[in-house]
Amino acid sequence: MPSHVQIQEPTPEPLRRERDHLSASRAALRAMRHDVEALDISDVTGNWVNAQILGRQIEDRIKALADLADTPLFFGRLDYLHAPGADLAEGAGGENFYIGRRHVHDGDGDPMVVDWRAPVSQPFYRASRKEPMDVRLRRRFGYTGGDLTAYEDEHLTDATETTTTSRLLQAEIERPRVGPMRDIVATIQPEQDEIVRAGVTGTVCVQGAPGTGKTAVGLHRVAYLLYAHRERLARTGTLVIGPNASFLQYIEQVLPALGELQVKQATVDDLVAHVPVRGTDSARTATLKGDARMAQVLRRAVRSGIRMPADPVVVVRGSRRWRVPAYELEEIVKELAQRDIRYGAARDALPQRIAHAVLVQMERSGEAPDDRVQDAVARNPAVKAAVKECWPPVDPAKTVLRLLSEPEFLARCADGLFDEDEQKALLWEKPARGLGSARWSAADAVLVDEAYDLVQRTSSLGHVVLDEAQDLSPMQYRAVGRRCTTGSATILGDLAQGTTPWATGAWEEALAHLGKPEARIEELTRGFRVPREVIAYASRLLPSIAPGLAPATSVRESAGALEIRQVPVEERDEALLAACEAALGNEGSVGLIVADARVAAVGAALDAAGVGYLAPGEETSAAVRVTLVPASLAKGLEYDYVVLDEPAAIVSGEPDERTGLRRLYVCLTRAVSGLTCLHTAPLPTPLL
Ligand SMILES: Nc1ncnc2c1ncn2[C@@H]1O[C@H](COP(=O)(O)OP(=O)(O)OP(=O)(O)O)[C@@H](O)[C@H]1O
Repeated sequence: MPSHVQIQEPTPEPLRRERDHLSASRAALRAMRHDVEALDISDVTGNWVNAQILGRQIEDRIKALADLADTPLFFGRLDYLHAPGADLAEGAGGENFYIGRRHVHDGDGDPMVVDWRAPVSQPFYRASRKEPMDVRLRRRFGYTGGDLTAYEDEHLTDATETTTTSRLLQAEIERPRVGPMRDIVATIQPEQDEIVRAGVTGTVCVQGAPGTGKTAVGLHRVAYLLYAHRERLARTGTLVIGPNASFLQYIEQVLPALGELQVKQATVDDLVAHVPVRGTDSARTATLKGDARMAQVLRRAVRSGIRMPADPVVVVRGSRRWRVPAYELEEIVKELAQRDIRYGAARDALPQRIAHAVLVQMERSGEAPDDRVQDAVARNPAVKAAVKECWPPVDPAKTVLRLLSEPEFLARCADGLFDEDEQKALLWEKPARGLGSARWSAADAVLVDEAYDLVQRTSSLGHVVLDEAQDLSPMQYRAVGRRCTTGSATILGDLAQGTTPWATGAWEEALAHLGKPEARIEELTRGFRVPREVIAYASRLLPSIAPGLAPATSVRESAGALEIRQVPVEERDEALLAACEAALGNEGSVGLIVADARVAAVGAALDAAGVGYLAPGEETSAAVRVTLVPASLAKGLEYDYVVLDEPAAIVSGEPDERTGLRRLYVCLTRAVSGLTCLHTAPLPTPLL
C-alpha cells in the first residue's frame, strides 16, 4: 500500500524556511561547481594521457553538478531522534537531513543535501510506524515547476497521528507521461528499495507484472551500486542491456539525471556483433540455434582440430639434437585437452610445455638451461610446427560458418545432441563459401560469440542489468552470463511477456544458463502504470499465456478509461484517427499501437490526415504527441493514452498463438490513463 502520512497544509513560515534551505543549497551547489571548474590540473599531471583522463573526469564532475532547473535539489527531509552514529558516514553530526539526487555541502563541508543513496537516507524509503528507524519526522516536498510549494509530514513515533494516503506520492504516480523515462528517487517504495540496495556481490532476479517498476528498479540499482562501490565498479564497468534501440533511447536519460554518466547501454545483439547480421531464421531454426545444446556442439567444433602427434619433435641447438617422442607429446596434449582452460590459452601453453620436456632432457644430460633457453626452444620452428599440427589456430567465425555450411562437420559435432532432422534445420539453406558472403542471422552471431569465448575468455564487467530478460534464448543467457562471471547481475522480466518462441518458462532455468543459479528471485506485484480496469482486461489473457502468474494489482487511483469497439473495415482508418484525436484532447502522450504488418498503412493514413507522429523512443513534444508503435517495439514503453489497432492482427503476426497472445498482453499494458481498442475482426477468444 502507498505510504500513510498526515497531510499538513504548509504554513507559510516553515515553507519559507524550507525554501531558504533550497536557495542556500543551490548556491552551495554553484560554489561546488565553480570550485571544480577553477581546478588547475597543469601542475599535477605529468603526462598527456593522465591530463586527458583527469580532464575528462573533471568534465564529468561538472556535468554531474549541473543544477537542472526542473529537477528539485531535494525531495525529502528526515529528522532523526538522535544524531546518527559515525558508522552512518555521510552527514553524521546533525539530526536533520535533506534527501536529494546528489550530495551538496556548504563551504565548511557540512551537508546541505544528502545523496539518496547514502546510508543516512535509507529510512526515507524504509521507515514505518512499526519500525521508525530512529526517525521522528519524514517530510516529502512538492514542487510546481522548480518551486517548492508544498510538503507532507509523517511523525513516525507519534501514535496519535491519523494516517492518510500520501498525496504527493499519488500525484507522482498519476502524473501524465511525456518525454523519456524519469527517475523515481523521490518515491521508491520499500519493496523496490530492498532490491535497489541489495548487496553488490549477489545476483537478484525480479519477476514483475507490467508496470511494477522493474526497469526503474534496475536503473536505480546501478546508480546505487555505483555510489556504494564506486572504485570497484569504475574499474570493472557496468552495463544495462535492453531489448532494442528505441527502448534504450527511452531510458537513456534516467542515469545521467542521477549524476551517473558512465553506464553503458546495449542490446544483446550489440554485445555479440562480431559478424554483420544480414540473414533471418525461421522460428524453429532460431530456437534450435538458441538451445543450450549448441554450447556443446560449438565446444566440439572448436576443439575438432586437436590431433595426437604422429611424429616426435626434434629440436636442434648447436651441435645437439633433442628429441621429444610422440608418446610424450601425446601426454602433454591430452593433459591440456582435459584441463578447463580456453582453447587459445592452451594453445599458448603448449610450446612452453614441449620446451619444458626438452629442458628436462638437457638437465639430465648435465646442462643448466635457464628460462631464456626455454623461451628459445618454445619458439623453435620444429616446436611451432608441432603445435600447429596438434593444436591448430581457430577462427571462431569460420568455425561457426563451417558448422552451418558443412553437413558432415555438423553431424560430427552434433552427434548424440541434435537428431538428423534438427541438424537439417540448423544448416544454412545456401552454404556460405567464405566470411564475406555469409548471411549471418542474429542467432548465428550469438554462436560466434560463444565460439570466441571458447577460444579466449570474454572479460567480465562488475555489474550487468538485464531487462526484459524473459525473451532470451539459453545461448543468449550464456552470452550475457560470460560478461558478468566475476561480477553480479540484476535480471528483470515477466514470464507473461515472453514474446520469442524460445522465451524462458522458469527463472531457475534462465539463471542456470546465466551461470548464476544461486541468484535470489523476488517478485513485484504492485503496478504503478496500468490503471485497474485496463490491467483487469489484459489479465484475461494470463490463464492462456502464463497460468502460474497472479494478475498485477494497480496502485493508481483512477480506474482508467477502457473502450473496446468493433468498427466496419471501411471505417477503420477514420475510427483510428478519431480515437487519436480524442486521446490528444487529454494531457500527455498517445501511443498508437498496431501490428507490424499494419504500420505502413496506418502511417499513410496519419500522413493523409496531416497528423504528425513519432517513432518509438523519439521524444514527444508539445507539438507532436502521437507515436506510431509497431507491436514488436512496444515492450518496456508507456503512453498516457493507448489506441490499439486490431488485436487479432497482433496475435496472428507471431509464429504461434501463445506468443501472439503474449505480444497482445504487452501491447494492452502500455497505457497509463486510458486504452481504446478498435477491431474489425473478432477479438481473440480469451478477451471475450
Ligand atoms: N515507486 C514509484 N514511484 C513512482 N512511479 C513509479 C514507481 N515505480 C514505478 N513507477 C513508474 O511506473 C511506470 C512503470 O515502471 P517500469 O517501466 O519500470 O515498469 P516495468 O515493470 O519495467 O514494466 P514492463 O514490464 O511493462 O516493462 C514508470 O512510469 C515508472 O516511472
